[in-house]
Amino acid sequence: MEEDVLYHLDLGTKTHNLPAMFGDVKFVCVGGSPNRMRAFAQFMHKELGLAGDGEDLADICAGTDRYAMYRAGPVLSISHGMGIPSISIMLHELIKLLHHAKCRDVTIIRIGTSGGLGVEAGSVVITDMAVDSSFKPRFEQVVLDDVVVRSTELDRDLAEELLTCSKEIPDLPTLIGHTMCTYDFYEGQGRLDGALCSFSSEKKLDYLKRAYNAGVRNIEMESTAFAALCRLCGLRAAVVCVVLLDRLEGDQIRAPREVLREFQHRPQRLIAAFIRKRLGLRPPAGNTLCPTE
Ligand SMILES: O=P(O)(O)O[C@H]1O[C@H](CO)[C@@H](O)[C@H]1O
Ligand SMILES: O=c1cc[nH]c(=O)[nH]1
Repeated sequence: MEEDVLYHLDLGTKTHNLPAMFGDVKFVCVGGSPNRMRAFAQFMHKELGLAGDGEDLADICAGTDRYAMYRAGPVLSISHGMGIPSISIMLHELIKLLHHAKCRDVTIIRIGTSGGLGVEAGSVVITDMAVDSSFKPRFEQVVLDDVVVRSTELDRDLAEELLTCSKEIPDLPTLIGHTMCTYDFYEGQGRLDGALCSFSSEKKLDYLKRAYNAGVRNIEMESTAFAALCRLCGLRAAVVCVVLLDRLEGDQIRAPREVLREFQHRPQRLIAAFIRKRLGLRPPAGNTLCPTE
C-alpha cells in the first residue's frame, strides 16, 4: 500500500515517522485496561532507570479512545479492551506498526487477569497453551464464509524463561498451565451469577473440573486469538495472567479493590524482572511499590 492508515491507533505511514517513533522497540506488553497499561509503562520507566519520574507519559494513541499506548524505553505498553474482537483489531494494527517501523526481535507479552481453576487467588499463570472452550489448542477465525482453524501454541522457551525469572521474585506464586479462552465472562466461563442462568451448579462444576483435568489452570478472554495471530506473524509471544479467584470455589470476584490492585501488579513485576534481565539491568533500589492502578 502506498499509505497505511492504522485507524484504531490513530497512526499511519504518511502521518507519522513510524521507524523513528518505534524502530527500537523490543518488548510489547498488552493488557485489557488503559489505566493498567499506563501504570505498567510508568512502572517500567522507573524499573529501567529512565530519566524523569515517568508520571507524565503521553498516550501515543491520544487521538482515539479505542486503545491507549505508552512507551518506556524499548517497552511499548498497549491496552486491548475485552475479548477477541477487540484484541484482534489492535493486534492487526500493532503488528503492521512493528512491520512499518522495521522492528526486529520483538517479544510480545499479554499481562492480564483471569479466573483460576484449582489455583489460589493471587497466583500467576504462565500459559503454555491457549485452548478454546472445548480444551483444544485452536482458534477458529471466520474468513469470508469459511471457518479457518489456527494453532494457538505459544513459545515454550519463553514460558520457561519467565517461570525461571519468577523463582527469583519473593511472594510471587507462579505456575505454567493451559489457559482457556472464552467469548464471554458469564455463561461462556460457566458462571451462574450473570443475567442468565441456563445450567445447573452440578453441570457447571462438572465442566470446570473437566477443564482442570485437561490441564486448564486459568480462564480469560483473549489468549487464543493473541497466540494464533502472533504465531502466524512470527512474534515470540507469552501470556501471563494473575488469578483473581478460584472458579472451583465461586463466581463472584469479592476481593477488595486494594487486594485486586496488588494482584494486577504481580504479572507486571514478573515482566519487569524479565525485561531487566534480558537487558542486563539490575533492579533500581526500593522499586517494589504498587503503582496507582
Ligand atoms: O485483565 P484483562 O487483560 O482485561 O483480561 C481479562 O479480564 C477481562 C474480563 O474481566 C477479560 O478481558 C479477560 O481476558
Ligand atoms: O474469572 C475471570 C476473571 C478475570 N477475567 C476473566 O476472564 N475471568
